[in-house]
Amino acid sequence: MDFNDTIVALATPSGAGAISIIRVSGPQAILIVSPVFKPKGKKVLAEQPSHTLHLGNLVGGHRNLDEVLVSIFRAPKSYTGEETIEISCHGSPYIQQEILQLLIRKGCRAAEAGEFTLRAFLNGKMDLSQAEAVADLINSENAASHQMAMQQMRGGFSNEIQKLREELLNFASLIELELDFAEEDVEFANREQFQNLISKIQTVLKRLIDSFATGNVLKNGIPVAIVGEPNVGKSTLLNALLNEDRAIVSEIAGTTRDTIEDEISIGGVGFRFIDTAGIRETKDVVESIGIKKTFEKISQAQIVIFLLEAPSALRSSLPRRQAGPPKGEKLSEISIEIEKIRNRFPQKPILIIINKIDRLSEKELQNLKTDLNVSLSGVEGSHFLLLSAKTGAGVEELKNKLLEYVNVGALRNSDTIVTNSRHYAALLKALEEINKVEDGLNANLSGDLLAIDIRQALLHFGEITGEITNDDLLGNIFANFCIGK
Ligand SMILES: Nc1nc2c(c(=O)[nH]1)N(C=O)[C@@H](CNc1ccc(C(=O)N[C@@H](CCC(=O)O)C(=O)O)cc1)CN2
Ligand SMILES: Nc1nc2c(ncn2[C@@H]2O[C@H](COP(=O)(O)OP(=O)(O)OP(=O)(O)O)[C@@H](O)[C@H]2O)c(=O)[nH]1
Ligand SMILES: [Mg+2]
Repeated sequence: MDFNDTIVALATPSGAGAISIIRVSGPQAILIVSPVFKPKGKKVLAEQPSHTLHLGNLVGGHRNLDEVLVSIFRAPKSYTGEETIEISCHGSPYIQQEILQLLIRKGCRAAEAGEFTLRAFLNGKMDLSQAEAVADLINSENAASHQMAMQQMRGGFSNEIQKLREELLNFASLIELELDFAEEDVEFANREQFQNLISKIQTVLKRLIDSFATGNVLKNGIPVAIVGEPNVGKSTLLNALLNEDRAIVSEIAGTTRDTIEDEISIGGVGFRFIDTAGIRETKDVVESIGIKKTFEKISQAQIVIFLLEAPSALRSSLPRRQAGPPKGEKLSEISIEIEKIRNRFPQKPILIIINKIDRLSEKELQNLKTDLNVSLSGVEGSHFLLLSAKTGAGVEELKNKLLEYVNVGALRNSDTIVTNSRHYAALLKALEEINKVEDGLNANLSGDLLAIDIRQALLHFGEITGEITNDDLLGNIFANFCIGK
């Protein structure tokens, strides 16, 4: 990639639309566009001040291509930090292509994916983590991922890392100064103050590292597997949650063979629901592959919805008991089922749902509730809900329950949340080095040895913000952007 080139790309999606924006950036941007742009009146585009908007015609050869609006941004005051021209044309794919080709004939090069933002980074308009946040922002589909990306794009995370980096750098310099005075045995860096700084950095790093667990699921959507025996209504529940006929529903047991997934936002948080093949003994090859996949999906899920259906739950799983609390030694069949799943997937939150309550009379429903309270009171951490996937009764309660599982509290305050696995890896490495520095301090290591680990920690901080980088890493990050960004 040559950064002296002037690049051009469609900034809006390709295809027809009301308006499309074509962006041109680079040293020749104004000089290339000005001759093909005929503004209304006598003005010349190349003489217009930055951040102004001009109506006129775009002319290729002797052909008038379109009536357009052109904005001008003068370096370094633009998104990329370079001379930039934006052309708002009519959103016809034909016009878009004609203008792109005209500009390429006049000396522009078609931009590569992420090249505008890469240039913004290289020109110091943003640091690497802010540039990465731009991509996250474009991909954000709910309030949570949007908020995290905005916070990172505004530099919240960068500032935090930058502050630690500066303080650490300060001490590194003092310690390295001691090396120059080795014979005199002086200490410029107060060891007690240094220990305090190290503790502070450890605390911040641990908080950031811990936040990744939340950040990662919030960014990618929380996977929720819907499992249970055939025909209990798993696909009906998926459809009810998504509010659309996504999965095939039928009275035939074994309808769902392959898993079906879709995402919705609940309270600003993305949940990815996974409808699975009903679990049962079967000789059907396809069905048994589906069931195997069900277990895979359970292990990948963050939350498991275990679905049962009301009448059989009433009849077989919950034999009517005499009044009074259970004897304790014998849990109902439901609890045994739940225990089986829980043993197989310990630590996975399991939400037990009794479906098809619309089939019950008011009296049966009351009895069921009492029975569940009694029989599940012994099952640790079990939550259950009654609903009808068919009528939608109880589906809102289910959504609220799911939100309770997510630590949304982490989002409410303005604490930085790490969402990027590259940052997470760098933070882990930085903490490792900081811990080494602490060990060294405790062992009264000399300044020159301490300095080695401090420099190493600084390196990992620099990786996050992009002070330390290489072409491979940059290529990797920006190649995942869309063209025109
Ligand atoms: N038409 C258009 N809309 C857009 C963008 C764009 O590039 N073009 N953006 C692209 O992602 C976002 C806005 N981001 C931008 C960021 C900085 C500057 C800019 O001109 N910055 C100058 C001047 C700042 C000032 O006037 O104070 C600078 O930073 O020096 C423009 C857009 C979203 N909407
Ligand atoms: N009355 C009633 N019927 C329901 C309810 N939910 C689902 N059903 C019916 O139960 C049958 C099975 O529903 P599905 O959603 O296909 O069940 P499934 O669990 O996905 O079944 P498999 O894919 O075969 O494992 C269908 O006839 C549904 O209409 C409900 O809340 N009330
Ligand atoms: Mg199904």
